This record gives sequence, C-alpha cells and structure tokens, in this order.
Amino acid sequence: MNVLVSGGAGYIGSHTVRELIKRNHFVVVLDNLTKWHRAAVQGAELVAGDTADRELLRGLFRKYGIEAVMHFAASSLVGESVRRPSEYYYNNVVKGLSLMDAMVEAGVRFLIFSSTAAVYGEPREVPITEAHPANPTNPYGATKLAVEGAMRWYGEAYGLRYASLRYFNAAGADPAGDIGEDHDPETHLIPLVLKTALGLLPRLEVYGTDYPTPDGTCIRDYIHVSDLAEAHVLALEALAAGAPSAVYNLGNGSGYSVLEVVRAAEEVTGRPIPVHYGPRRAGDPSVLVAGSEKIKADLGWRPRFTSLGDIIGTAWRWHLGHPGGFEK
Ligand SMILES: NC(=O)c1ccc[n+]([C@@H]2O[C@H](COP(=O)([O-])OP(=O)(O)OC[C@H]3O[C@@H](n4cnc5c(N)ncnc54)[C@H](O)[C@@H]3O)[C@@H](O)[C@H]2O)c1
Ligand SMILES: O=c1ccn([C@@H]2O[C@H](COP(=O)(O)OP(=O)(O)O[C@H]3O[C@H](CO)[C@H](O)[C@H](O)[C@H]3O)[C@@H](O)[C@H]2O)c(=O)[nH]1
Repeated sequence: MNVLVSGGAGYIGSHTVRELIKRNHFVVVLDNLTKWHRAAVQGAELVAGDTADRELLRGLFRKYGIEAVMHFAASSLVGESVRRPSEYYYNNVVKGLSLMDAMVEAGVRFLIFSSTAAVYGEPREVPITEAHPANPTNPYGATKLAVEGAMRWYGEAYGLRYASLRYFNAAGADPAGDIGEDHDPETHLIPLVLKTALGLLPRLEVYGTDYPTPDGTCIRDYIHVSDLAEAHVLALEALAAGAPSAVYNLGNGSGYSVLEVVRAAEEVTGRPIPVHYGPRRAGDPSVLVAGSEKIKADLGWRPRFTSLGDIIGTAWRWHLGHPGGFEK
C-alpha cells in the first residue's frame, strides 16, 4: 500500500517505517521540524511539514496515491502535558482532527493511530484490557482519548476505518543498532538509565518511592519498539483486507518497577547506575500493565522481545554506538 506516516522521523515512527518497507509498502514520511531526525528515515520519501497543513496533505495524498495514514505525530510527554495542556490539545486533538478531515476529503480510508496506556489512568485492576474504563490522569492521555472518540464517529459518519493502538511503554531499538531513541530533552526511563551507565548523566532521579507497589516505585510494561512496529503493519494489512475498526492494547503483560529496570540495566551493561530518590512526577499512575490478548487473537501478533534484559540490550547497543544520538 501507499502509506503516509506522520511523525515517521520520530522514535516509534522510524522503526515502523522500516517494518513497512520490509513488507514492500511505499512510505511517505511527514514530519515537522520539532523533534525529527533525518537520519532515522531510510528508504522512504521524507517531507518536512505539519499535519495541520491541509494544502500540503491534499498534495501528498494526490501525488503519491496515499491509501492509508499511520499517525504518530503528537506531543507525548506526561509531565509536560500537565504543565502545558493547551499545547497538547492543539497538537494532538486539533491537528489530529484536521488530518482526519483531510483524509475524509481525499477518500483515504485507513488510519492507524498511536494511542497510549495513558488513556486508562489509575487502573482498577491489572492487567489492563481494552474493556477497562478510560479515565486519564493527565492531559496527554485525555487528548489521545479525545481523538479515539472522534475516530469512532468519523467511522460511523464518513466510513473511516481505523485501528487505535494503545501502547504501553515503548523501549529498545532496532537490533541492527543504527536507529534508536533520541529525544531532546530525554525524559523516558530506559534511555536515561543507559545515559547514566555511559557516564553522560551523574545519576538517575527516581520519581517517587511511596507508590503502592512492592518497592514503592512505579511499575510499567515495557514493549520493544520493533514489536510495536510489527503490530502497526499487521493492523494496517488486516484493515485493508476487510477487518473492522478496533482498539488494541500493546504490551508484554509483565510489569517492572523503576528500580527493577535500573537493576536489569546494571546487569546488561555491567556498569553501576547511581540513583537519587526524588519526589513523584505529576500525572504518573502507579502501575500500568497490559493485557494484549485481543491483538494476539485477532491479528496473530506475538512479541519477539519478551525479556526486559533483551529489550534493554538492544537499547544499549544503540546508545553505545550513538552516545550523542543521531548526527544533528
Ligand atoms: N514513546 C512511548 O513510550 C509511547 C507510548 C505510547 C504512545 N506513544 C505515542 O506514539 C507516538 C510516537 O511516539 P514517539 O515516542 O516516537 O515520539 P517522537 O517525539 O519520537 O516522534 C514524534 C514525531 O512527530 C513529529 N511531530 C510532532 N508533532 C507534529 C506535527 N504536528 N506535524 C508533523 N510532525 C509532528 C516530531 O517531530 C517527531 O519526529 C506519539 O503519538 C506518542 O504519543 C508513545
Ligand atoms: O528520570 C526518570 C524517568 C522516568 N521515571 C519513571 O519511570 C517510569 C517510566 O517513565 P517514562 O517517562 O519512561 O514513561 P511514562 O510511563 O511516563 O510514559 C510513556 O508511556 C506512557 C504509557 O504508559 C505514555 O504513552 C507516554 O507517551 C510514554 O512517554 C515512570 O514511572 C516514571 O516516573 C523515573 O523514575 N525517572
């Protein structure tokens, strides 16, 4: 298929572009200048532009005969969203709707959307299945849930067909070691832990030690970015083959605390990782662990990287080879 990937120069988008190309899809990446890395995109057309640019989208849809959109472009930091909700509603909701309107106008029917575990908020039970009520504890999760709601009604009214993929914590890097996670500023746990192992940071700040978990630190479900990428391609191919619109969780089904991640990274790297215990970060739920049985049953998705050590190992390979990230 001819696929437009918004945010395809970012972390998860670039890994998914690689997977799409492996499966012989034609890819156009649309990414604005906020966080992108040109070097992360290989084998695809790369267009610098914003998802809100209707004229640009109209032209790209026509020029490349686009049949589907994978929409990664978003603002996606929990803590930042609490401080700057306006930016999150604007980039994620307003621009998301604008992109969907452009799709409807051009007759592009298939949308794969990057949703998040943050739509659930503080869980009532774990593992969290898709049937769990959505009650976000931060603006980031609320904006993703708002787009999910819109997709549903666009489906009813305009025939849009979609898969909304609620990822838990994306981690790791392509095993080849040439693309990986490079955010500026970096806020995600595993890259920060590994930067500490490299000596680029003096210590890891642990956000909160008084959560209702066995060691008091937050528990998350880490899923390898290449497994996420594969799920996107499966979801797209299923939609194109006639599958109904769906919402899927994507995680490994195992939770690890912040301190367990630190210990696993010490084992992988063979280096000490000093920590400092700090206060909680606003908006963080205590435990997020996925039940991903639905996507396994419907699409036959199986994660290849199920061990935290293996996931961290691929990230370590990327960080060792690119301590400064992508060439700027
Ligand atoms: N990283 C995670 O653990 C995680 C978990 C759940 C969901 N998600 C979602 O997955 C998606 C990708 O996350 P990521 O970690 O790869 O993020 P990222 O910041 O690495 O990539 C996002 C890309 O989108 C681009 N972008 C942002 N707004 C844009 C706009 N309006 N127009 C064009 N380009 C724009 C940025 O330049 C960047 O290259 C996001 O939607 C995020 O909310 C991420
Ligand atoms: O320096 C740090 C960084 C993180 N953490 C902790 O480590 C855990 C993981 O934090 P990340 O920032 O790596 O990831 P989040 O769980 O906040 O969020 C990620 O996963 C979410 C879904 O679970 C969202 O989708 C979001 O896009 C994505 O950034 C959290 O408990 C956080 O408090 C620390 O203790 N110290």
